[in-house]
Amino acid sequence: MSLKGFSISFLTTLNVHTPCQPSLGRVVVSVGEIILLLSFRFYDKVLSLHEDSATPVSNPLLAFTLIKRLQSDWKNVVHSLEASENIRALKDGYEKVEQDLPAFEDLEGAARALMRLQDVYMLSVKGLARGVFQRVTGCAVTDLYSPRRLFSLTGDDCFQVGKVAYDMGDYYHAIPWLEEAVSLFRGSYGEWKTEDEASLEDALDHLAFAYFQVGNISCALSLSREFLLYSPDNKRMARNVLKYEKLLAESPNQAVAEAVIQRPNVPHLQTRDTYEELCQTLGSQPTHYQIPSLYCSYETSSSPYLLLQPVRKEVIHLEPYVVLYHDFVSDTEAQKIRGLAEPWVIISGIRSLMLQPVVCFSAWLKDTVDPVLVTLDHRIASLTGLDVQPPYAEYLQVVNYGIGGHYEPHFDHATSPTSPLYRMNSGNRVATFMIYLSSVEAGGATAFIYGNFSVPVVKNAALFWWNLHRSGKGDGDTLHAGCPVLVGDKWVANKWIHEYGQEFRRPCSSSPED
Ligand SMILES: O=C(O)CCC(=O)C(=O)O
Ligand SMILES: [Fe+2]
Repeated sequence: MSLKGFSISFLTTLNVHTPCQPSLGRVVVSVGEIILLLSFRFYDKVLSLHEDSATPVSNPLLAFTLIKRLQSDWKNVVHSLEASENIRALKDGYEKVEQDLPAFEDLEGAARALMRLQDVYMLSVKGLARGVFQRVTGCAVTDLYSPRRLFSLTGDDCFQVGKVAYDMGDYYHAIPWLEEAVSLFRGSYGEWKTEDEASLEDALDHLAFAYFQVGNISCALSLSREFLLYSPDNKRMARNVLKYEKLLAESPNQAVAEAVIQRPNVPHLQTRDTYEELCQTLGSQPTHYQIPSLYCSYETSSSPYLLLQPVRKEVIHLEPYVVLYHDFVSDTEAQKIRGLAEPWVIISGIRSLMLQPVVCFSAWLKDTVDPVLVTLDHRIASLTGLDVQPPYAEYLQVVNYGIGGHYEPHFDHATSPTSPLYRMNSGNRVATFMIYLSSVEAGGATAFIYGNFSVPVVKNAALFWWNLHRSGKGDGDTLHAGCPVLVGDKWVANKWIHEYGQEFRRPCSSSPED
């Protein structure tokens, strides 16, 4: 369980990290553009030297110039000063932006985000490598998302993901990714790419050792033998082969033993299975038809604002009481709020302008920042009947999750008397009003673990629930989580309303269940 960091001493627009988990972010190609611009003219020249070289030429002048281009022009360009200058420019350009480029930890974080998606949505690694998002349960294969353009991974891409897991001793994830790397490298053997860091031999080496570590000696042996076909002089691998042969001779049962590899349990979550199941169902539980008390209505209440512009209210769940207000904000308002929060991306842990959020980030927006925030407060107050003026409510917190970004099961209210949430001197967080400021192409639902339901992201809608019983006691059934974003960019805004100021608006009761 985790609570958001909150400090009352900063009653101004402030910015804290949420315990939401690293995401893949969105990489913008400006680095490549800088480098390309530098050598664009030269690149054009080299390209033109190859023009028409594969097509038959009938014009004798063209034939002559083609032969000349290929025989002498090209050679002269390769050995020219211009070529060395361009190589230098390429290197200089790289060095200029090098410190802003993703670091190895970013690559590790991105690989772990991929593995999280693989686990939570039961995605097949083979499918991911081909660019498709398929859930595999037994023999059943379900498409979770169909990308418009297939984007497949290379052997080197898969190797890098597998290697991150391998280096952590996580063979559960390392093996399928390295298997995929081996298979892709086998398919393209001999086509060495400059940008690749690994080769078929590297992948075989790591995969063999991973199999050895999980007790699958026969796989370790056959992969090591394959490695020796490509690098027969490798003494270490030759010794491994002898070791594996000896092990198998000593206990032949190992040859058939199918090792069951446990998924690493870090961080251990008792609720993990329910959480993941709720994320997979994407909130499609057919409860409305089964329970008549769950209904849709137009909320007009007594407020003039709502009389003029009723809000569609959908009761999602009764215990805990969770409602969804459809079209709570307009597209323009949602965009405006995201825009107000966006500049904080740079200060909230982003190392580079080239990268959009590497971590999920949050920004606190004080009402004075823009009139739209005041309008929003009035609307929340009209709908909930609660006082949302500071210190009875916190500033609006805007959170952005990139791909793979999620927020593990937690309570929004304080569960310890020493929680920093009490520093506002306005009691605990009695209610949460959470607005979905974007749509998400796949994943990203809000899952209520003990409630056993999840709410898919509905753009512009707002989710409301009580965190405390009327007695002031925390409602344990409100344990909730933000599921990992599979495809898309998720934005939510939280308004946390506190106990004080609501005494006449939500009278207390001594009954523990109210
Ligand atoms: O993103 C979500 O769906 C949940 C977010 C949340 O629970 C929070 O920000 O406290
Ligand atoms: Fe929350």
